[in-house]
Amino acid sequence: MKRIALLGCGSMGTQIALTIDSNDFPAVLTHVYDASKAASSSLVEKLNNKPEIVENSHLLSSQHIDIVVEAASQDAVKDVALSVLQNKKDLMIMSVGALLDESIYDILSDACKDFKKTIYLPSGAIAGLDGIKSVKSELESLSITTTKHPRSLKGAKFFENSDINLDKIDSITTIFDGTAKEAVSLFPANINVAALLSLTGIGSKQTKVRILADPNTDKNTHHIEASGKFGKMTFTIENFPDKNNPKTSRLAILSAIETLKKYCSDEIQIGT
Ligand SMILES: NC(=O)C1=CN([C@@H]2O[C@H](COP(=O)(O)OP(=O)(O)OC[C@H]3O[C@@H](n4cnc5c(N)ncnc54)[C@H](OP(=O)(O)O)[C@@H]3O)[C@@H](O)[C@H]2O)C=CC1
Ligand SMILES: O=C([O-])CC(=O)C(=O)O
Repeated sequence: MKRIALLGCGSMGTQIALTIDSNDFPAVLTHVYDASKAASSSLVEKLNNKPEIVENSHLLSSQHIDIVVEAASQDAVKDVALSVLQNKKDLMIMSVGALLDESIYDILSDACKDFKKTIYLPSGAIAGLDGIKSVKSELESLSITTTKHPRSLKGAKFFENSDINLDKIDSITTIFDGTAKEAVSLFPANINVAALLSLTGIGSKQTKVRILADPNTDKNTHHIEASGKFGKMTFTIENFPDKNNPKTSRLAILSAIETLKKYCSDEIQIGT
């Protein structure tokens, strides 16, 4: 039975916790933390097996647990990831954009080796990473075009220095066209999937990102194109947004749960 600590009790964290609580796989949620005390208390109230709420994020990995599951923010990853590994615990990261900072990536990669622990990055809101991983050495171009409703893009850092008024958009509009490196820092809660693609493929400066706002869509759509000596791959994933957080797709939550299930279960493993 794996012992799990949860960092982030928002939309994704809540659904991960409810699944663990349903005894769907051999795991127990023992400790939780969220910057919002109200979010952690509200989550614990919903659970039959009540985890302890710790006083700060660093207290999660000092407990008797196997893995810390991060579903909070890129800042949370930057703050705690190294100490989780130093405390000899595994780590699952959903706010993957944090790893596009090369110094953070290198420090965490070395720490995994030094402390013999693993960082898990679920495929999140996209599909096709297995194929891209296999053709990595022959990949020449990689791009993702993400289309979301304007309300799903609200609050992104990008708009602090932009004249675009999301409330006034009445037809499909290109909001951003650039590299994955720029995209994850300007849209930290919207385009972690571009970080996953970058880390799997040809890096964050070569991976191209377009973000479109479409006032007539009810989906978060990710269209991925990869080409090179191997041929060409395209993937289009039309996700329904989570009902509590329109930035986050339902698939991202299911992917986190599936990765955790795989971590906790001794079963036949399918796929790359
Ligand atoms: N890899 C992928 O494919 C995907 C990744 N994501 C990412 O997963 C993460 C979770 O998503 P979701 O649950 O929908 O987001 P929510 O905003 O619903 O929940 C995040 C929770 O974490 C809290 N939080 C933020 N920063 C910290 C911190 N430093 N320490 C402790 N708690 C913190 C927030 O509190 P407060 O509200 O007070 O800030 C909030 O309660 C996000 O970073 C999101 O961008 C989402 C979709 C796809
Ligand atoms: O859930 C999605 O569709 C994508 C997302 O928010 C992210 O990658 O951060």
